[in-house]
Parts: sequence; structure tokens; C-alpha cells
Amino acid sequence: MIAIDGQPILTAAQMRAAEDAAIAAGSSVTALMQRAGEGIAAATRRLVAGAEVLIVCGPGNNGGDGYVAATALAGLGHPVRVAASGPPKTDAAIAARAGWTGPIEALTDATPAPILLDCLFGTGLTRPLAPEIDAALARLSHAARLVIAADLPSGTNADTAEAPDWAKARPAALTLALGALKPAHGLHPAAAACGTIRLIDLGIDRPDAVTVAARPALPQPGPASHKYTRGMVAIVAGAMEGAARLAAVAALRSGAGYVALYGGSGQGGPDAIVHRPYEPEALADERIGAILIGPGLGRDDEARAHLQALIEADTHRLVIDGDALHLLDPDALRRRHNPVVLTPHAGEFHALFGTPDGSLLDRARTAAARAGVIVVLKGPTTIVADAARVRIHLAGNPWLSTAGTGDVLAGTIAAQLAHPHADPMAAADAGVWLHARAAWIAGKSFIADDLANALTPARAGA
Ligand SMILES: NC(=O)C1=CN([C@@H]2O[C@H](COP(=O)(O)OP(=O)(O)OC[C@H]3O[C@@H](n4cnc5c(N)ncnc54)[C@H](OP(=O)(O)O)[C@@H]3O)[C@@H](O)[C@H]2O)[C@H](O)CC1
Ligand SMILES: [K+]
Repeated sequence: MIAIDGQPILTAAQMRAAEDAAIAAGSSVTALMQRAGEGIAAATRRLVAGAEVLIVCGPGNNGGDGYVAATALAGLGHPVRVAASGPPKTDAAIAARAGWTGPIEALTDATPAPILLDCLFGTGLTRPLAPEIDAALARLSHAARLVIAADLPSGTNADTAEAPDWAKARPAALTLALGALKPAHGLHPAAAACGTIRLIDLGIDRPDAVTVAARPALPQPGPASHKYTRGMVAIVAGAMEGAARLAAVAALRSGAGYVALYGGSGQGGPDAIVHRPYEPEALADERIGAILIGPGLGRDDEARAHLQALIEADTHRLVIDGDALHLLDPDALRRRHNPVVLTPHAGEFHALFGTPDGSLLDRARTAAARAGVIVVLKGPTTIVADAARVRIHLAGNPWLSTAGTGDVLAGTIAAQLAHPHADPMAAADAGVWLHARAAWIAGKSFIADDLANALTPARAGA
């Protein structure tokens, strides 16, 4: 059982392909199932302190994992019972079932136990749960002290992250992803039904284009560093200058060496912020590492002209956020040479890109490919995508739902992007990570100013 930071995320079809490749390379479903079942048994035993476990088994290999886990737990002297929705159907599950010598109850009238180990369905779900199965799981899970899910809470769609009623009402305490994480482990509503997620490694090779975000490796200043080598951020101020100032503080506290605000009133905020008039020549300064436009910009003709000028000048890396997203034609970005990061929430994303096919992960990647940019799709799970890669951030904090936190995020990303050696995708990823970390440091009921201030300790720990 291992932590999930940096781990690959595979769709159900990709998981089957990875499993097939492992089998072609000399493994077998039975060997993989043995490893999965024993891993589930070990993790369960560690968590439940001797309490009786009811294992519910389905007809496929998820059920097979359950029979192996039951046999392993019983072999260790742990109290365990098994209930099934019907007979096993795959060869490996039939063999696993044959290894279990105890009785098997019918799912629909099984007696509850303090621990419910859910091995009914995993990645092979082909349709929503029948009402009697959802009802049985609701009954057994409510009567249990703790629910543990093998691979996924049963009835969850691995790819779309739809979740069944029983699991939304009674989330698992622990979900043990088998072989790799699936989109449903990161996307809501399924993610909330999974509880804590850990991986049981089955030794299968997996593509890593889509992964859970990991702690970033951020550049540290050295003896030769000065403010420009740390990265200079230029921020275009507009109608609501406070938003631009929040972004400026965030950029400074998350590592930028120099932050200048262009076109504001010329005052306010910490003295470390430099105020300059808006002049296109000043924004062409080649010492600038990244330009942020959008927080508090307004949506009038002047705002539109400023955005247009920056996009067409194509002299610097850009972060486009907030109001600027409402003035943007994403297809106009394709002609640019310098990287662009867009930071829409779900509504802004929809307005920019409509609803491309697939899960949120697919949509973010499709949009990034269409505009030739990096998309930071903000939400309870924040997704960072370019045309080829996706990183998903699971450390979202519900207290971030307050005004100004998006401005702080935009400034944090701009600071990472401004560093002279930054890889743009890694910079966006690091910005999201630092922002989430700062939120946990800021505690509860914080305001955006507190969040920006918490970036100093967040950056110190990265
Ligand atoms: N990935 C790996 O390396 C390993 C994964 N393991 C485990 O295997 C499952 C996936 O196993 P699979 O057999 O493909 O699928 P499931 O066990 O999830 O379920 C398939 C069976 O369930 C039936 N089904 C599907 N939906 C429903 C439903 N709503 N109601 C009733 N029955 C349903 C389906 O029948 P069909 O009628 O649709 O044909 C199948 O009979 C994975 O999640 C891991 O737990 C292995 O341990 C090996 C390694
Ligand atoms: K399951």
C-alpha cells in the first residue's frame, strides 16, 4: 500500500491494455489477482484492529480479488465472512472462489459486519447498479463502522467518475486502487466517495502521461542570484486594482525576484511592489520573465486592447486569468511562439471551449491542444494540462471558495513561469501545488490576503 503522489492515472481501457502487456510479458491474471487480494488483506488487517470483515464479491475479477483477500485474512486467523451477488464468471475469479472454503451468503440478505470490504465491481462496470444491489450496499455500508473499497466503490464509473447513490451517502474510509489510479479516484463525485486513496502496486508498467501531481522541485536561489534571475513578473492592473495587488503579493511570496504593476494608481500594497504606468514599451522589457493579465482587469475596450496587444506582441510568457478570459479568443493563441497559461474555472472553461468529449481530464487536454496552451482548470480537483500531459491536484481545500483566491493563484503561477529556466507545464503545476499548500497552512476561514501571505511558508517547504 503506497501513497499516490506522482502516480499514473489510467482509464479502464488503458488498465486492461497494461494488464494484457504484463500477461504477455509472462505474468498471469491469477498472479496479479493473488497480489491484489493479498495486498487488500494486508491493508485491511492493518486498519481494522481485529474487527469482523464482511467481503462482498461480484462476478468478475474484482470479486476474485475479494475471494483471495478472504482466504488470506482467514489464513491469518482474522474473522471474515463472504457474501456474493452471484457465481464468479472469469477463470481467475472461479479459481479464487475455489480457494475460499467458508460459506457464502447471498448479497441481498447478508448479515452486516463492522467492516465492509467492497469487492463487487471495479473497472469492469458496464451499466449503473441495479436498485437491489445499490440498496444492499446502502444497507451493509450504513451498518458498518468502516467501508474499504477494492479498486473503486462499486458502481463507480472508472472513467467518468459518476458515483452510485450508496457510495455518495456513505463514502469509503479507504479505497485501494489496484495496479494504478483511475480518473474516478481524482474526479468528483466519485473522488469524494473514495475517502483516503492508496495504491496497491501490482508491478505492471503504466504510461505516465496522466499523473497525480507531486511535490515540485523548485529552483533555490544561489550565490549568483539577483532579482532578475529569480524571475521578474509584470502584472497589468485594471478596474479593480486590489486583485492585481493580491496577485503581486502572491508572486513575490512564491519566489519571484521582482514584481511590477503596470497601469494602476501608483500606490497601495507592500512597498516591495513596484508601480509603473502602462506603456507598451515598458512591457517589452526583456528582463520580464512572465506577464500576468486578468485579475481585476475589467472588461471594457481598454482592457480588451491591452490583452490584444500582449497576445500579438508575443514577447513574453503570459498568464491569462479572470476578466481577460472573458475577452479572449482561444484560437488566436495558436499563432504565438511564447507559452501561455490559461487559468479558467469550470464556467470560464465552458465559455472558452464549450464541452469537449470525455472526462474533465480529456476536456482539459483537448482544450490545451486546440489553443496550444497550458490549461489550469480550477475546481475541487484542479487539472493542469498541455496537449500531451495531465497533472491532477487532489489537495483542494474547500476554504479556497472565497473572493481573491484565484488572483493569488494567477500570481503564484506567474512567479513560477517567470523563472528563466522554468518548464512552462512544470511551472503551472508548481503554482497550483504551492497555492494548495498555502491554503492548508492558512487554516480555515482565511481571506485571500492571508492565503497570499501563507505562500512564504508554503514556498519554504518546497
Ligand atoms: N488491472 C489489473 O491489473 C488487475 C485487476 N484486477 C481486478 O479486476 C477488476 C476488473 O475486473 P473485471 O472482471 O474486468 O470487472 P469487474 O470485476 O469490475 O466486473 C465485471 C463483471 O461485472 C458485471 N457487471 C458489470 N456491471 C454490472 C452491473 N451494473 N450490475 C451487475 N453486473 C455488472 C459484468 O457482467 P456483464 O453483464 O457486464 O458482462 C462482469 O461479469 C479490477 O477492478 C480489479 O479489481 C485483478 O485482480 C487482476 C489485476
Ligand atoms: K469495488
